[in-house]
Amino acid sequence: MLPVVVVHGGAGHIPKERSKNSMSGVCSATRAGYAVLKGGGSSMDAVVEAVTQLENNPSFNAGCGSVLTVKGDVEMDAIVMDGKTLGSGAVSAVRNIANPVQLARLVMDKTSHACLTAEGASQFARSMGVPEVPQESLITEYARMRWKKNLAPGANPVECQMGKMGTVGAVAVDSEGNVACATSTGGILNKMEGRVGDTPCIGCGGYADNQTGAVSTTGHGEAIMKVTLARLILFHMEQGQSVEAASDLGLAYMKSRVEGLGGVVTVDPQGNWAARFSSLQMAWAAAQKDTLHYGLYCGEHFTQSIEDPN
Ligand SMILES: COC(=O)C[C@H](N)C(=O)O
Repeated sequence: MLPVVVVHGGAGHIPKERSKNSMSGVCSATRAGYAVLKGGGSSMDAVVEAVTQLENNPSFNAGCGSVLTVKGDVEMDAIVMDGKTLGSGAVSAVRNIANPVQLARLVMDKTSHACLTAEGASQFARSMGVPEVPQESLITEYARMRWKKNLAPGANPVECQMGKMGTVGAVAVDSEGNVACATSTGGILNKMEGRVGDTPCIGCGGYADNQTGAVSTTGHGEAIMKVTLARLILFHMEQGQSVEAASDLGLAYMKSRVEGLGGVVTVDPQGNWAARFSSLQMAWAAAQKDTLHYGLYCGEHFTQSIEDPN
């Protein structure tokens, strides 16, 4: 059953013309994460590699391709967590870096803190030699178009909150049975400056514990925070639920209790995994036993050999 990696490219509604890129993006990030695991890398190395690839891919709302704040800027959130030690690192509202997930890992590895925010996170990045990138290099035409559209009077607030978003995340179990998670996002469209979502909050955007499993979440951040979705799912697993049932229970609770939609990828230390969502779509992929699994709509589950790039 081991190793395994499961990746998501955000819960929401993915327009038809963008769905192909989203699917190929999550599939290649999954392959990259799986290659790390097969090469003897840790689950932490694998999730950071997969999420880095998706941050670099302009089709997703993370790194390059992030949605814009109401002022037209990019402010990003990310988290990593290591199930062996319960060590975690996060950054929130960070600007001008290409790979927030790598900075989150540096927070975990090089500081005694769990989360650094805004200018403090940037200062830390500088001190670690992380290159600063111009904001323009993180902004796509598509992100700017949607920003403008959503500033217009009468813009659909649903699209604003839970629309075509593509937060990214991954969970993995390595051959030693260690679990890890990573999640990265530009947040929600036209958010207030300084808004911090669920992603960098431990137990919300992700959680990993070798005694239970690991979860990475996506969806409406304010709803996810109200129910601490990642930790809620692991609680259900502690109560004996399977990865799939626990994921569905957490998502159903968030929907009924706070009308929140979202999606998750979940693993347990034995290598059981699930990709579940209450939104219309979520691009996801998983790799296990040299097989690639993937899907986009509810109930979809395609498989192919991991070797086959098509
Ligand atoms: C699909 O959208 C997201 O996942 C956004 C992210 N959870 C946030 O609220 O910051």
